[in-house]
Amino acid sequence: MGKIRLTTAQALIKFLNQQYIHVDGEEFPFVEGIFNVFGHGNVLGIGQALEEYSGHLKVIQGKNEQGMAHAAIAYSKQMLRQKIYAVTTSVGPGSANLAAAAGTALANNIPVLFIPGDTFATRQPDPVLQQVEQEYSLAVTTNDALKPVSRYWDRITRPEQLMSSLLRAFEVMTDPGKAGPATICIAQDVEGEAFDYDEKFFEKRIHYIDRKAPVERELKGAADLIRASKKPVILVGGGAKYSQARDILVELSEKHNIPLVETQAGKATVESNFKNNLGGMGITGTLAANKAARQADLFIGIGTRYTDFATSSKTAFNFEQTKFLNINVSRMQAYKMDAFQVVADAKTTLEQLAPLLEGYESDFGNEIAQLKEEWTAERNRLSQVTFNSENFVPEVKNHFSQEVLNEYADALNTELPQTTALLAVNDTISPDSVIITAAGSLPGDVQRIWNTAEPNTYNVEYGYSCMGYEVSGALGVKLAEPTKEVYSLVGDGSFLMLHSEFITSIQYGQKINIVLFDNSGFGCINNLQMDHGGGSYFCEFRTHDNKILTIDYAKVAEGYGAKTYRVNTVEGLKAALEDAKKQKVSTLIDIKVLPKTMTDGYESWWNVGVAEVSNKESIQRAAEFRKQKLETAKQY
Ligand SMILES: Cc1ncc(C[n+]2csc(CCOP(=O)(O)OP(=O)(O)O)c2C)c(N)n1
Ligand SMILES: O=C1C[C@@H](O)[C@H](O)[C@@H](O)C1=O
Ligand SMILES: [Mg+2]
Repeated sequence: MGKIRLTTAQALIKFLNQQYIHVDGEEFPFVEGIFNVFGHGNVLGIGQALEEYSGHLKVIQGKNEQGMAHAAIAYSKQMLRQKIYAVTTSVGPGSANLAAAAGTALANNIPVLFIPGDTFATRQPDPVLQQVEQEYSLAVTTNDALKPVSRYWDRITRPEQLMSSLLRAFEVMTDPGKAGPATICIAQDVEGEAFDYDEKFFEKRIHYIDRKAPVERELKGAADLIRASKKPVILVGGGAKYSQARDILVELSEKHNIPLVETQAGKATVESNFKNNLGGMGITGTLAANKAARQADLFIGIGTRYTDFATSSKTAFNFEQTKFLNINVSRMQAYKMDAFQVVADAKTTLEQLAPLLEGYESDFGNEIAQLKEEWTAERNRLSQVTFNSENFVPEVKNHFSQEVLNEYADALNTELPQTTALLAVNDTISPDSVIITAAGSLPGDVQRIWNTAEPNTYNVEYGYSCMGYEVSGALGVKLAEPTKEVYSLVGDGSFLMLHSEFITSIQYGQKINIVLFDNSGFGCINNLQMDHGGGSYFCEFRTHDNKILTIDYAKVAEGYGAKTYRVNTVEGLKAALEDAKKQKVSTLIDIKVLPKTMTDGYESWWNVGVAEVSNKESIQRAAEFRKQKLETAKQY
């Protein structure tokens, strides 16, 4: 057999160039490119290999490891997990910076390849710069911290180990039931070490994503359950989106009059204006979806993990009457809620179920249309909220006095409520634009009131809800959707935490639009503490002398070379959005919004830890309320 002498890093890059994916009859390269931040842990190995031969890989210099990893995750998510970017980092702090992003990929089941450098395999120069030392083991390095947040993890200390490790990593990343981050840590000396690799290892390799079909028992069981139910409700999860099940979902929903409700990951599988789509369900759900779920006698979870946000901490259903049917490629997920399990691809299963449901119709009658109409009216109200300085009642009530609200209006020089601003954005940008968000109050708002006009225009990461994904991830979405406008909807807190790849977007001419909602604080956490009887404690951004902190974010972005806008009215916002569409360079719209004007309520509940001991009566009441609420919740 032919041999080829390469360094470990060169072998890695050669291999990445030869991995293809086969989905629904189409075949294309799986690895689109590689993000890098070079340091001594990777520049002389992987850096050298890329400089000599990068093949078809697009090589992009990141600015922060977490940021560039978020960009890679958002890319993969937007490509419906059919294409990835790899991410190479240096050793020590460079790889430690990957941890939050790896958690993001894992919680959201997003395939991505992380390649952090590792300390010396020979240990000759130990401890090297950036090496941590444990007395109990010399084998522990910073990279061990990535184990709990990786779907597959390995350390390469000999060049030949790379071969079996890469095969495992690609098997994991291309399996829809297991997809997640694969982390291959390569000792920095080994990256440069030579080995005579079998040439065969570098031949074109195709990874097949075949749609797993349900077995007859599963199909029959599912059909029997649906036929026996009067009020079935379908929860559209991320798995339905990745399986591209839109058409069959619409067909079944229409034919059998079954309402659709959505998780964050599932939203924009089916467009919002589909007549039976009642929108987001759960803690940040719509009243329509939450009311439908409560009536369900059969709940059909398609590609969902049933997180607390989707199920209102397992209080969203009437557990006395609701049965569950889960369709999921992951057996682990299919087992949840003691459901009848169909462990198979969503689209294939629904297509095969269709003929078995002929003649069936739910008892919902006209009720779905009524629920949708009521919610549309509510959404309309939220688009027209206006502030006044005398008796303004914000969406989040009884937290701030009129005096404090006026203080914000003065300090931020705005009277703009968040819902009014958000819906003005929804109305103004073109319908095929993609939005991205992750943390703070905006994900809740968009799950409730953002109308998705087209499938796959909603890239919201709410599995890990990792601050920082919003802006850096927008670069990844743009790489996936080069012809579309991409809008990052981000709070001031998230923007401050991480926006490193905004600069990378400008550097590489990948235009993104940052729509920054500045309410000068960690608004949603402030709501959370005050909703549970606490005071306003360290969640507002206030100075040492208790003044509201004001930041000119437009000026910050100007410094990076972005086109910027300062906005404090709806008219100003619409004008800025129109002008931003014409720009070639990345833009930032700095919108000053009033606190407490995000959406709230709609018959949902969140089980969060509340102090059971406090001198405050309001906290004692919150703890008591939680106890009562838990009586109605499913225990597991
Ligand atoms: C990396 C990370 N750290 C902390 C949190 C907890 N957290 C969630 S939202 C939030 C505040 C967000 O503030 P901002 O972005 O301004 O949004 P707002 O709620 O004000 O709309 C915090 C600290 C998180 N989700 N992610
Ligand atoms: O703790 C949190 C509260 C949620 O409201 C928020 O959206 C999320 O980002 C979070 O981490
Ligand atoms: Mg904020």
